[in-house]
Amino acid sequence: MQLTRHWISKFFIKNHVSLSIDAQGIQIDNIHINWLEMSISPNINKGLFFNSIEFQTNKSKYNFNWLSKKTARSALKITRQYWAQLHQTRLHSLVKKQKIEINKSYLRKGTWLTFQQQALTELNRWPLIIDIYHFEDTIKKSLKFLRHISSWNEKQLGTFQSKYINNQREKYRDYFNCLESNPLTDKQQIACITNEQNNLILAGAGTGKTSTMIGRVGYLLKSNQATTSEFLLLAFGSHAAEEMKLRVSNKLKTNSIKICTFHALGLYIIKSVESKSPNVTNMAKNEQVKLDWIHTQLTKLLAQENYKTKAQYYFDTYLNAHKNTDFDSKKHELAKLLNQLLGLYKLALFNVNSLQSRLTQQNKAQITIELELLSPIYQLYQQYLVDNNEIDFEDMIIKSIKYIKNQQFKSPWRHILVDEFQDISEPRAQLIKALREQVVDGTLFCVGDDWQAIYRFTGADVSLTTRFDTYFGTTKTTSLDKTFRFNNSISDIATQFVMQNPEQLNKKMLTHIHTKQPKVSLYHGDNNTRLHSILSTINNTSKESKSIYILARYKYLLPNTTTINQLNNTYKKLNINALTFHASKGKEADKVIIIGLKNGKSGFPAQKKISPLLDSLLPKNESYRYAEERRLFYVAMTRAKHQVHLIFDTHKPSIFITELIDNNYAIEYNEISTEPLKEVI
Ligand SMILES: Nc1ncnc2c1ncn2[C@@H]1O[C@H](COP(=O)(O)OP(=O)(O)OP(=O)(O)O)[C@@H](O)[C@H]1O
Repeated sequence: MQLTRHWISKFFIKNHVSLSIDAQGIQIDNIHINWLEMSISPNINKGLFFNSIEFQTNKSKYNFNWLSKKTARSALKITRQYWAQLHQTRLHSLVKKQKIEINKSYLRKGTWLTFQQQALTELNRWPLIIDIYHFEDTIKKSLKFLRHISSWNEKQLGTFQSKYINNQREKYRDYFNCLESNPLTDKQQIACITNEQNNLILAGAGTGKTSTMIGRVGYLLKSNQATTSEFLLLAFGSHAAEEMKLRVSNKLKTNSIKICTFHALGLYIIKSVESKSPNVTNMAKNEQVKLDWIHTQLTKLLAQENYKTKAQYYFDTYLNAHKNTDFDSKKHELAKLLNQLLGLYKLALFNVNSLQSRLTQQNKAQITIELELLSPIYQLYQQYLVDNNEIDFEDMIIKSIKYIKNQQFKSPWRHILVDEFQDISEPRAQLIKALREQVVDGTLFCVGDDWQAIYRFTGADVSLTTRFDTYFGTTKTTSLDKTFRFNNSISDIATQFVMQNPEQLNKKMLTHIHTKQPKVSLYHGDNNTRLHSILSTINNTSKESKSIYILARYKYLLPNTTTINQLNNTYKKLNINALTFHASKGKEADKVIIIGLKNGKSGFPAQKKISPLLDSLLPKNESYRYAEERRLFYVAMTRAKHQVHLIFDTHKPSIFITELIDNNYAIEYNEISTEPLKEVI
């Protein structure tokens, strides 16, 4: 077809060329442009008497003007049809790809945003809806689909996702119903199916967070969305990892999923890259070995006049609470502090935030001298590791991050799941983030409870849980609101107690088990006598065997192994274990007896002041008094399935016990009425 300008144009423009059009493209003078070079369909520009047709390539625009209105209209129709013929392949394949993806699995918000962007870009190439009446139906249909996708808002996305989730719940109903003794709750099922890039399950104790995590693995396997080799399940502590392996093996009947601690993961990554296992220093494996080594180095350093003067000044000025203690005791105190500081200092040096920015301006003088005392020990320690070709746990994390970031390690895990996420420290968060980012559609699924964050002293940073999306990006947070472990009495008391701190995230807690009786009982007096009377009562009144945890803030307050064995022999129906509050995390027993609830030094809440250098190297402290100790009490109480027994010191009761009494918590007062008790306190 030949397109010619109106004859009037020859009075205004010199070059009165014509334009030829065919199925391949257009030809103006000796320039040929293929339709495929035109990123946008031909367009019309309307003037008062004449119109022009615009052809646009990536590089330039060609405007063929001086066309009568009628000629322009028919030329536009033909050119657009030719253009559409060649561009429809791309359009249809985009639509096909999006449709497959949308119907295949859970539609992620990130995927939907990408689809919207792609749809808008594609639609912008095509004429408006009113101008495509003469196009083939297949083209019209594809354009309609893209218009639909691009017009969705978040609510519509949510509706679409809910529809998918409901379908999956229906399809895998038997699986979800049989995983636990009761069907998984609606929220648990939703959490299993929801498959955003970042997923956070935030819920209180005993709500089945770990069960949900395992449930999700099983669901993804059952629905063929993943294979066992694509999972990485992370737990804190080898005991928790072993327990998780057992639960996965029992519930999902597979032993081929990678379940490990962060340290084991670090070892695995380094071994994969270096083709041999690194030598992990004994100092990392055994705290006492490290402390002894620090002691030896400290003794050598104290033989140097300069170091000794500084240490003496430090002891006299800052360890004055221990005025009466001798030089050796203070040296021991310093060794313990240096032991705590070493790893944190090393990570702070590695961290993106420079060490200087972490150091507070407060207590600058004390921080300075603590750094001066630490620095030579740190250098000796690093030299020791180099000389002996050994690494520590901090090196394991630092090296692993490096190997992932520089691609020396290629992650095989598309689904990373982390239990007890509230215990995570920044370097570990960096490690899993780097792993997830390596895999194109990798997901992160973390379960945690800010109410159970009790490891700040090891570097755990609860703000990584409370501000999860700031760190990891767009996140779907699901809360589980039904606890299966304990009854409403334990739940109400523990929840009310932990929520006194306004910084804790508010969570609704329903209980599977209901009782009208108070199931948190208070006893005063001597730990030992009370302990026996409680154990004897439980033993005599129980029909079947019962598991009992005796819990305390510090290990030395607990009965030793011999005593526990004796107790187990005496009370035949009971299976008694003694644990610190920290060690009881993640575990459960029928009844819990909490001892050592006294005030003051080595009491509960712990009131020990920490060094300002240590404080600055740890994640930011909370302003609420005893925030972490309060959460520890929550953790201890919520280990119980049926009943909590609290034994407190009458002379120096823990301020937490005073609080329970003063605020009329619905607890059971044994052998004592409230009034005399209040007098005692
Ligand atoms: N849907 C369910 N039906 C019945 N029991 C369940 C259900 N979900 C979880 N449980 C049980 O509830 C108990 C607590 O579950 P789980 O250990 O997964 O909780 P959690 O939230 O991880 O607890 P914590 O935070 O205290 O470690 C377990 O005994 C588990 O088997």
